[in-house]
Amino acid sequence: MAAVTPLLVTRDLCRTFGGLRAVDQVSFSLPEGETHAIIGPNGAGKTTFVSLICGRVAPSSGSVVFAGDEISRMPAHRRVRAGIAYTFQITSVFANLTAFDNVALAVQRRLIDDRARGLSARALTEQGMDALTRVGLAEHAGKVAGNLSYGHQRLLEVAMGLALKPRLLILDEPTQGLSDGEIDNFIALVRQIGAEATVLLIEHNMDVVMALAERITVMEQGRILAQGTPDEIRADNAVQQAYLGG
Ligand SMILES: Nc1ncnc2c1ncn2[C@@H]1O[C@H](COP(=O)(O)OP(=O)(O)OP(=O)(O)O)[C@@H](O)[C@H]1O
Repeated sequence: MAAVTPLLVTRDLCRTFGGLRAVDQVSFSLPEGETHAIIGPNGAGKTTFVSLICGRVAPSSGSVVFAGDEISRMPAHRRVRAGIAYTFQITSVFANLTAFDNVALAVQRRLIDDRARGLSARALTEQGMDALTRVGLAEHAGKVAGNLSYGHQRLLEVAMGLALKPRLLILDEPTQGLSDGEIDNFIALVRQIGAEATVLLIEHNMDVVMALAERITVMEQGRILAQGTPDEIRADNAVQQAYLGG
C-alpha cells in the first residue's frame, strides 16, 4: 500500500527573535483529516509555530510543505487561498461591521478566488448564514461585532475561518473567554469541523484537548517534548513533570 502523503510537514523549522529560539528545529507531520492539539507552557513557541505555518511569521530556517507544495516563502494571503485558515488569540474581527458582514467578507474572499463559481448575492447570504449557524451565532447576525461578548467574537472568528472552507483550520486558544456551556458547544462544533477538515488546535484547557485531539504534540522551549495519543501523553513521565504538574 502506498504511504499517504501528510497534509502538512515541517522540516527543521526554526524562528529566532534576537537570541531567543522561539521555534527550534521542529519537524512535524500532520495527516489529512486529523484533529491535532499543541500544548505546552506559556512561551513554549506554540503560537510562533502555527504563525510559521500560516505565514504570519517568516522562518529563520527550515521548511513548511502543505499538500505537497513548499510554502515556506509564500505570503499569508496565498496560503489562505491554498486552504489554510486560522484564528488567533487576538480577535481580528472588524469591530464596526455586523457579525454577518464579517463572515460575508470571508465567503467573498473565497468565492472571488473560485472564479468558475462566480459571486452571487444569494450564495453570499446562504454561506455566510450557514457559517454563523454552525457556531451558534445566527441570532446575532445583525449585531455590530464590536458589541458582541469576547467569547462570541472568538466564535465569530471561527465562523470566518469556516466560511473559507479550509483544508486546514488552525485555532489558537479558541475557548479562551468562553463560558462552560459555550465550551461544550465548541467541542461539538470542532468535532463536526473535524469530519471535513484537518484541525490544528492550540489549547490550554486540557478537558478540551482530551475531548478533541486524536494526537497531541507537547512543546517546551521551542522544541517538541513529546507526541502521541491523549492516553500516551497522559502517561508520559517527561510531560507529567514539565507540564501536567507531576
Ligand atoms: N514578535 C516577537 N518578538 C520577540 N519575541 C517573540 C515574538 N513572538 C514571540 N516571541 C517570544 O517567543 C517565545 C515563544 O512565544 P509564543 O507566543 O510562540 O509561545 P506560546 O507557546 O504560544 O505561549 P502562550 O501559551 O503564552 O501563547 C516567547 O518567549 C515570546 O516572548
